[in-house]
Amino acid sequence: MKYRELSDLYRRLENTTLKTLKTKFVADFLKRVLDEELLEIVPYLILGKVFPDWDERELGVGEKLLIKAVSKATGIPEKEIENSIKDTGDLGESVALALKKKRQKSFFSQPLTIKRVYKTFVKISEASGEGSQDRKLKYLANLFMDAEAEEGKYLARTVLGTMRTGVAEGILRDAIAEAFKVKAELVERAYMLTSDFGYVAKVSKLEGNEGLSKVQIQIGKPIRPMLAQLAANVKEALIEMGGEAAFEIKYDGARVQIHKDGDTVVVYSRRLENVTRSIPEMVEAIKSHIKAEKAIVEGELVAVGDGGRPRPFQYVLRRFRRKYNIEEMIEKIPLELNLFDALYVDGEGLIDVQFRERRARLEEIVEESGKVKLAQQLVTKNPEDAEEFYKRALELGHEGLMAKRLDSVYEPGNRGKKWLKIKPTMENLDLVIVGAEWGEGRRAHVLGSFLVAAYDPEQGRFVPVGKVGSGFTDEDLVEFTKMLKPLIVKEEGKYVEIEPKVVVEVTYQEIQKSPKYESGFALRFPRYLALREDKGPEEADTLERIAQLYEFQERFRAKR
Ligand SMILES: Nc1ncnc2c1ncn2[C@@H]1O[C@H](COP(=O)(O)OP(=O)(O)OP(=O)(O)O)[C@@H](O)[C@H]1O
Repeated sequence: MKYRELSDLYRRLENTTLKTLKTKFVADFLKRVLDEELLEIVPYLILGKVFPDWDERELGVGEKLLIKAVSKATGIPEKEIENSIKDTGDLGESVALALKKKRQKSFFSQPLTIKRVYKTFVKISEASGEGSQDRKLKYLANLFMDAEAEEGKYLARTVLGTMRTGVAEGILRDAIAEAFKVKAELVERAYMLTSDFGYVAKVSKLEGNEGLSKVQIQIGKPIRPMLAQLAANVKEALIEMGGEAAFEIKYDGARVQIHKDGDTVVVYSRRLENVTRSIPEMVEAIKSHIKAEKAIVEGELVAVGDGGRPRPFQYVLRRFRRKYNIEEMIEKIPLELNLFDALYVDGEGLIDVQFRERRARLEEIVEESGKVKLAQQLVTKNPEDAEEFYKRALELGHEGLMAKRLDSVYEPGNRGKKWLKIKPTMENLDLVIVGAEWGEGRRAHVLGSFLVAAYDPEQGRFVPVGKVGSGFTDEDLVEFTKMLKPLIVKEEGKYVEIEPKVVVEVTYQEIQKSPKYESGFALRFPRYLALREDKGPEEADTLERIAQLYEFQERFRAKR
């Protein structure tokens, strides 16, 4: 299949904002993919990716190398391309312009196929060590040499991860259902279990509804995590759970999903990124303290400080980020794993098994040690005992408690009422930066205040709820400016509109009803706390959550 057909699709997607039309375009395209091998690849390319997020492979190509490759392919000096980017404000456009101007077309030039493009991407991802930059450059230049202008535009965007066709997971799900005449719920279910759209598309085409409904959790493919709703207090949680619940400490760390297959251990973060390499000591501990040959378990990874007290979750994220000198980090930021669920043990998928039983299976396979532990649990009907446990958890420096329904099955990707979290009063919000303002005076060259938004999953949009200007250090602002600059969509005077990508944790004094924002809510005195690199924009707090918090706040006020 020609790459041309894919670049046509990208253009058509870009030219419409209508979700139904986008879905139709993607569905029509998927129908035309006859080769099964290709069908496993194209869903990612359509999303503007090369590999799934949980795949460790990455291209490792930055803007500079890409410009070099285009220069090599076209004979146009790098400087000229850089200047063109300044004019167009868009690298993709400038690549297309350069290819249009290309001095000569190679005599042997061949139209690009999707397979060739993909294979080249794989080769690029595999290039490592000495001379790897040169090899990447050569592979890329070869692609651009054979690319038409528009193809070049989308190749560049794919390589840099800046495709903006507005196709997110929901559209892809519906398009797969439409293309292969299968039920969208079943596509969703299979995706929640495997996080692999390529695989799901293939099963949909080859095995239809029946095949989809048989899809099982698999070692090596991360499952979407089950999430919790917020409860006002321990008592309310107990009532919601039907009178009895498993309360567990809510550890303040980073959630991990561990896949163990014999001696191979892979660890995924909450966003299902492969973080195995950053925590080798934990991988070793897991190998020797999880007794099952094959298992998928979940837990919270916590950084421990003096006297075993938990340190803020950012420490764990620092461990995840570190790519070199890892040994030094093992000493500086020791970790502890608190396991709370078992989803698969030795050939048996457990997600349809009740939580009570899953915990029993977990206890069977975990041999506790200094580094690997079971989440502390109290199963009770008694609100006073639960309250006591909650107080103790807070005294020990934990975030609060989780309450889990003993008879509940594991619901991948769902934020339902089977799991509830209990934390002290007003919880912080994780919001997405959608705009900013340049600072004044001394701070004129950095962004100084940020428009933050909640996610509205119904409409797939982000709705502003406040402007955050405090809580940042000077270094934070420099860092944020660097991070947000490439995401600027529009500039109007001091104000810039920003593509919703970056999630920040924000505290505030209260939530007010306000006509100022379309959301109907405004945060009073919002203050920046932390960057939530572990969350994607769609995992930010929702409008519904803000409404719920508002309700709690008002109820609490009424009591006083
Ligand atoms: N014992 C536990 N059982 C389940 N989750 C736990 C436990 N201890 C800590 N956690 C963490 O709490 C989270 C559950 O809360 P929620 O589903 O709201 O996730 P979240 O959106 O990441 O929210 P938060 O920012 O409050 O962690 C889990 O994702 C996990 O990271």
